[in-house]
Amino acid sequence: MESLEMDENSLADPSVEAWRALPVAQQPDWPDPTALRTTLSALSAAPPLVFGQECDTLLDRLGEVALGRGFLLQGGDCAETLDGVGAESVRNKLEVLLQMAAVLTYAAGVPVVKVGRIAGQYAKPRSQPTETRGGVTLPSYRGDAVNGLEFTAEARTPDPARLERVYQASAATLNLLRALTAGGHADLRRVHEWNRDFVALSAAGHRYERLADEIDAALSFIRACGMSTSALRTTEVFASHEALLLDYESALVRTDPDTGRRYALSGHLLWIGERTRRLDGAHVAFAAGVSNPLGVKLGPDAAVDDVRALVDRLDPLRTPGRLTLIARMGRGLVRDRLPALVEAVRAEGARVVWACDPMHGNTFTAPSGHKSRRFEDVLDEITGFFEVHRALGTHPGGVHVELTGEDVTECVGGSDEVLSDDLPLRYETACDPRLNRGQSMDLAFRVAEWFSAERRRLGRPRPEPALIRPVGAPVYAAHAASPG
Ligand SMILES: O=C[C@H](O)[C@H](O)COP(=O)(O)O
Ligand SMILES: C=C(OP(=O)(O)O)C(=O)O
Ligand SMILES: [Mn+2]
Repeated sequence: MESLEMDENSLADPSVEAWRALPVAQQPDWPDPTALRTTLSALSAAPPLVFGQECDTLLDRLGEVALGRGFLLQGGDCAETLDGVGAESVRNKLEVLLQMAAVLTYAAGVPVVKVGRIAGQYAKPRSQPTETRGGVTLPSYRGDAVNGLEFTAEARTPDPARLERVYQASAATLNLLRALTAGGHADLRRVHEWNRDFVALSAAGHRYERLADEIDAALSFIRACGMSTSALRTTEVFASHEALLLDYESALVRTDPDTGRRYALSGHLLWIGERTRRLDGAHVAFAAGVSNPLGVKLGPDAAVDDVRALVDRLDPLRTPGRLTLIARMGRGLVRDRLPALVEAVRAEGARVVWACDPMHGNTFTAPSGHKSRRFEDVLDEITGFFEVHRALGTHPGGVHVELTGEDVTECVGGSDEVLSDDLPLRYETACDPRLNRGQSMDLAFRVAEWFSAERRRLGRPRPEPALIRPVGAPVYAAHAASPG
């Protein structure tokens, strides 16, 4: 499809516009180019949604993760919806991220960098351009930024006015996130109380009582020592989404007046999807031209040479944390395919964050026709990811999950088991199936158990940052030979 040369801001810099000359996959066929032009022009003149310095802060945090001194938790909807921007739904998503992060921080003994798939995750790449039902063929749903989910010709026609609604919805979401995280709602003691409720009140929670007790004790210790409570009261949460619609992303590129650096200010971290990461394609060129921290999804067929070239293109200066490589191989392939990529990236001297997306390689269609994922498969892919890093002595830097704060029935399994027959009960996603609140907590506690088991294996009973070593310090390999 054609893309429109129109963003005055980014036109100033040819490297930001270079993508327009390249093949650009997964863009909508906007039926009315004039309407698109008008919308993009309004967005080019609008205030940015985030600030360059915030992107730099996230880059610093991810740099720590890349060096083995932190852990990334990235999660949220597969596809946000404009109707879903209620205070309650945003608060629920934030709460589940904070709850998971509290457990992981204790277990890993390092700061957990919290990044939502939120405040901008409105555009979807699709396997098929069209969908057919009962003999009627319409364009596929491509996210609320493009068209509507309803199966009517009207809803499925791409409408550029949606881009402005997405911008407004993202602004409202960010506003709420900032208020909730700075205003005391995210107080760690309160978050831990919610975790206690999960442990006490759900069948899934019971097995985690001991871990919750340990966290209780740690918090009591902090209180008893009279340590500053301000650090407990507030927290940082960053916003991320897939940089798919390049016209929209370009319209929100701004140059920092102090540093002259360009940022895509639709979100803090932007990632490139599995379907749009070709080296000579527009998405990679666009991302190369902005200073945000970047993610790239890597599926099971990612070639070692391509990953090397992606690193060269997107992280030429080898800045720790500039790149988060998100492996989504599937439980059956992660152990086989990931090692060569990790080794190649290490040999390149790049300090990337390696994250595991255990969702997108494990999707299946249930007998009822719903797209679903098995909790056990999700867990197994994460386990495989950790095993690979343990064997190589590299840092398993984080997890990237599709989740929601609601009690939906979209993924099957988990300790509070969702059965295949339950899927129609609350199947609410606009695109891919998400872990519900209980399954998300279950996952966080399972990862925490993995960290605890590692500590026992290494003979370190208490959490300590040294469990996780910088890339190149092969702590797991070094200890593998020791008894126990
Ligand atoms: O979220 C990701 C993709 O949009 C999704 O997995 C593609 O799904 P599809 O195969 O139904 O198009
Ligand atoms: C489209 C997605 O993933 P991938 O590019 O890995 O398929 C996604 O994260 O929703
Ligand atoms: Mn998805």
